[in-house]
Amino acid sequence: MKEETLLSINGVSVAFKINGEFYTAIDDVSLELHRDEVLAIVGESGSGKSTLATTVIGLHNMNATQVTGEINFQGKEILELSEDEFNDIRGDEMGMIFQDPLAALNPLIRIGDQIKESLDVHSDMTEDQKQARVHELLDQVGIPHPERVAKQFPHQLSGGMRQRIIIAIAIANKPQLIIADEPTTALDVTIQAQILDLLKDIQRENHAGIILITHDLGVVAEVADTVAVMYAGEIVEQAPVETLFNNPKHPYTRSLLRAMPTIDSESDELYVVEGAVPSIKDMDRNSDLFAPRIPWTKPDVGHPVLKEIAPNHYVRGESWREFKFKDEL
Ligand SMILES: Nc1ncnc2c1ncn2[C@@H]1O[C@H](COP(=O)(O)OP(=O)(O)OP(=O)(O)O)[C@@H](O)[C@H]1O
Repeated sequence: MKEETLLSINGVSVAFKINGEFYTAIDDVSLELHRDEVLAIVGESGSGKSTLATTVIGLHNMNATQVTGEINFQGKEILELSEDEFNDIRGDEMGMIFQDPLAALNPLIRIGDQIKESLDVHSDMTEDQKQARVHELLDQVGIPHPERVAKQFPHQLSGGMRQRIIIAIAIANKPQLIIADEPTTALDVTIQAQILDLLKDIQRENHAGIILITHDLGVVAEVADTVAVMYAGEIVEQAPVETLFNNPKHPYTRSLLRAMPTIDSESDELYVVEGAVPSIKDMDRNSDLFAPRIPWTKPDVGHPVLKEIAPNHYVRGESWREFKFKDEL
């Protein structure tokens, strides 16, 4: 049985103003996230993953961004919140973890004080309680000698340790929703696995929902429950993780999976469909946007729509029914 819905994204579109004109970066995206669920959003660079995350956490520069649609978070329509109301939930009910911990940490402030800042803003604990909570959080994210590390500065820690600090800050107020944007990309493989385990532990403890943004399908296989594959600002396929890996349909999903290195790959060469995600200025939203990357397949006529082809398995368009890789023709 599915857990309670935590976040419901309904028909959300986002456009950015470039030289006075608006261009669509996210087009009519709908997604649901439940408690205890990890929803992975995957796709190449430029597919709109970060834009979607930034929209949910309300961090766009609204002078140059148009956001339409609805985002309901625990019963609140968050696109209607004022800046102050959003500041209250960001860092409290919503925690964020970004790719580059060094950029996210202030080099001049001691680790313990940076974690404490989040408690200063969102909790009414006494100084002693905050101090104890900082040590508890450092311990929870697997930092040895919390008292000592709390007094250190970011540059004194390794990349993996700094990412743990970011996670400690993100979870300081026990958020219901954690948004992690490429949280392990900058880390080596062993540390990546530790950080992913840590995120899973934290999730179990708080019954949080996690949106995990990544281009790494290995990471997805490890931790996700549900996967949404994005291309050119749209969801092209969405399914429970087992379905997506065992029965992928959309040519883009199948290309990403083919490009995934496996332990028994015979060659080091990765198969990828040539080309890249077009710039938002070059997207013809009345067409089949992925078709130019697979010119040997008949494209969908007009703009393909997302359809539920089996329970909880959504695929965009019909061209996937005929699609074969070149070496399968
Ligand atoms: N503030 C902005 N102004 C103009 N265009 C933007 C802005 N932010 C993102 N874009 C454009 O929107 C599209 C989606 O970008 P986004 O960063 O969301 O993709 P992504 O899938 O997260 O890629 P990456 O993995 O490289 O972060 C890209 O074409 C990008 O150039």
